[in-house]
Amino acid sequence: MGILEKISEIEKEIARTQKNKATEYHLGLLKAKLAKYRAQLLEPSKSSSSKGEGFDVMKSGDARVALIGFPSVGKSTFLSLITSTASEAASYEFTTLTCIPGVIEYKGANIQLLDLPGIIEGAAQGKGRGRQVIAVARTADVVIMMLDATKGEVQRSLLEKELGSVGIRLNKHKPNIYFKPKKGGGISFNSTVTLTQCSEKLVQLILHEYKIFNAEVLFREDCSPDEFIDVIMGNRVYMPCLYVYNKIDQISMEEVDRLARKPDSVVISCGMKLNLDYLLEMLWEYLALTCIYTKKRGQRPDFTDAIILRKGASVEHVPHSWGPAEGPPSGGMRAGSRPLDPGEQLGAQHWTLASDSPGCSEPQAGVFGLRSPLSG
Ligand SMILES: Nc1nc2c(ncn2[C@@H]2O[C@H](COP(=O)(O)OP(=O)(O)OP(=O)(O)O)[C@@H](O)[C@H]2O)c(=O)[nH]1
Ligand SMILES: [K+]
Ligand SMILES: [Mg+2]
Repeated sequence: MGILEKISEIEKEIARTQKNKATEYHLGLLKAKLAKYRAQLLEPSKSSSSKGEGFDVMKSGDARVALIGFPSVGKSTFLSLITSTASEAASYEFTTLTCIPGVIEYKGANIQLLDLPGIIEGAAQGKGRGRQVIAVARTADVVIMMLDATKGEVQRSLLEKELGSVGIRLNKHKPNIYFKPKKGGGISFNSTVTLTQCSEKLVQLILHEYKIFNAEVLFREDCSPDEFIDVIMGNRVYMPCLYVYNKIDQISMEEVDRLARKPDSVVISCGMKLNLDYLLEMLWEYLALTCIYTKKRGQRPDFTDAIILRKGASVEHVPHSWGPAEGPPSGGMRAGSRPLDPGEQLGAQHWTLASDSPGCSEPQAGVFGLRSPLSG
């Protein structure tokens, strides 16, 4: 039996045990066991037993959004409010131990929302269930970083550091540098813009540090040494992120106003259901999904059955029906998306979105959520 199963067995047993003098010791023992298993689960361990347990949730819907944040900022409260899934919320830290999926239905799209355990400083090194949480976050199309508004901006910078240390870059685009290691010929360096942060010399030094002596490098942007290193390393993930300050019912209007004006930020209160609509609007924008409504000749468009396209895709990408055995392209279509039926036209197109939305400015390759390699 895995640790999660043991925890759930004990929780069930506690629930069905009557509280009285006779069961006092038994309950005490169960609670001690529960605490022990929870601690084991949250311990950084290399044992395979707890590795990834409870985190392998299938992708579904048109897009995936991961909720990350410190413990008790209100992630589960938010999931329970905005989807029909209930995720336990409580005032103690690490209430959530696994990945809990819910679905946001919005503008005809199904957006998978993942509630995750809280993460803390040292998460990237495996503290808490940090590694597993970060691994799930990497698979998302957008990250919602939920922050406790009463704690100001401390949480945000700590989490950015954690994610940064494992190569996740939030609200940044891939540096526009062409880099190609070669078999010989030394290092050829060029730039199409004036560089203020890097020079040929520095680029060479950095490359030598990585034992690269032959390569072609072309800066098409005034990038920093860190950004150049990101390109050499190649395994970075560039993700759009919304900073969501929750619990604004607990802070002054002035502070609400200040936080609301920060870039990529939304202020909400799950407790008082404040500003949740606006958060969904922003999320939609950051996901950069576009609805296309179709119609059959001579009929009115069906606004309940949209085809969802990712940013960067266009109408030509909509497949004209698959054969029965064929099915959707791999990694491609998700539940809310579909090919055209015979006789169906892309008639009433209703673009709900400008294509130059904020967040990750790198256009997503392909359609139906086929992801570009860099967002892997
Ligand atoms: N005042 C106030 N309290 C809130 C709000 N949203 C959530 N809470 C409370 O914050 C506490 C933690 O909420 P959870 O939803 O369990 O937080 P979490 O981020 O899922 O926590 P972990 O699963 O432990 O990481 C609960 O007591 C909630 O009732 C809010 O908008 N205002
Ligand atoms: K909690
Ligand atoms: Mg939770």
